[in-house]
Amino acid sequence: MPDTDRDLLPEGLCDRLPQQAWASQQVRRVAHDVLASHGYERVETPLLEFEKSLASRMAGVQVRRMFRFVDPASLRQLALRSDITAQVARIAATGLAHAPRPLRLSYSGPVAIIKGDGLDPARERLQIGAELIGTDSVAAAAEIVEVAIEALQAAGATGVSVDFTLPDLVDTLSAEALPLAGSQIEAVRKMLDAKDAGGLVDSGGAAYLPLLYAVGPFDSAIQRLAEFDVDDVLASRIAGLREIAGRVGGKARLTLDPSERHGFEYQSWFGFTIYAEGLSGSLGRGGAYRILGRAGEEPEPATGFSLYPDPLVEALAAEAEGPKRLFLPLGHDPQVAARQRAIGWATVAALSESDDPISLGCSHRLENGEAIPL
Ligand SMILES: N[C@@H](Cc1c[nH]c[nH+]1)C(=O)O
Repeated sequence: MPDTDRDLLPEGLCDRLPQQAWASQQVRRVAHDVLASHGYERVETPLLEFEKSLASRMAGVQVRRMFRFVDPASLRQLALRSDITAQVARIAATGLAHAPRPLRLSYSGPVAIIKGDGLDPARERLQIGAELIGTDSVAAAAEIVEVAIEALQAAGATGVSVDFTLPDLVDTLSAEALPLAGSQIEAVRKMLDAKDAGGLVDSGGAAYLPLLYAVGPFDSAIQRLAEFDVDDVLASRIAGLREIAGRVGGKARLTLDPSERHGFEYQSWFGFTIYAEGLSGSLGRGGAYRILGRAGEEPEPATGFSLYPDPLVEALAAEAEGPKRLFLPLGHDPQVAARQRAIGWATVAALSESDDPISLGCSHRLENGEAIPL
């Protein structure tokens, strides 16, 4: 049989050629500089690990999105990481269980999912994030949102906006104030997520209808949510969100969509999605969650965010120039060349007389110890 797919990559996977790889490295570097400057120490985690440890660290993690297979060595089920947060949570609960809290950790790397998301067919994405472990207070949430905005802006995003949500809203309301039968909860969540008023009524969630209108610019939407919250079940959440918004309001445009759940698998009282002007889709999300420890141990509160900056990488690759390249002719002085590299040039040394500086992407040529424009 002819080997027709030898040169193909599976759907949703791609290479990054030099310009894109440079842009990706650039985004990663500046984002990590911001995270490190706020005290988030970097950790590195394996590409794959036991499915169980990825799936059971937080309640709500979906394994059906992960690539899973049996490890020929241990004969145990492995999974490719789809979200580094779960791995960082494992580290916090094991190797760094005794490290002082709050513990600030950061990470980045590719993550993979079986199926792309909505219109985005990518099955591998770059994830960059930070987790603040030991607390899910309003102060922690505000810090996390601020650092997420700063990291994105440093990486080149402009017109950043943050959409707040309350991921456990339906659970909280249905527990007492607006009771739902166990079987109705999922349907009501779905209808709220789809913003389907008719479906919401049909699924027994008519009392939840006002939530569909507590959406939009933060100040007016939170006001509507507060008016809806007659029993004050959401009072502490609303006060918390107002405080966070007060802290980050000057740095980004803020909106509220209290019942938005897209992509929120395990976040609890607070969540947010982050966008930037001119880039399609969201660039990341974050929120408060709980890390499950060993049996019998209390879960540990945490707050964090993950950026998915691929659209930003693409924009940077298209717009920005990579490092300037200086051509070194045959017989150049190696010490002069080293000095040029030390002041920021990327040098391209001729290997033969036929090497052409322009076709090798050089803008300058080294002559008599100086970089001369071509
Ligand atoms: N890892 C989550 C976002 C998050 C980080 N920390 C808390 N939430 C995601 O990618 O959806």
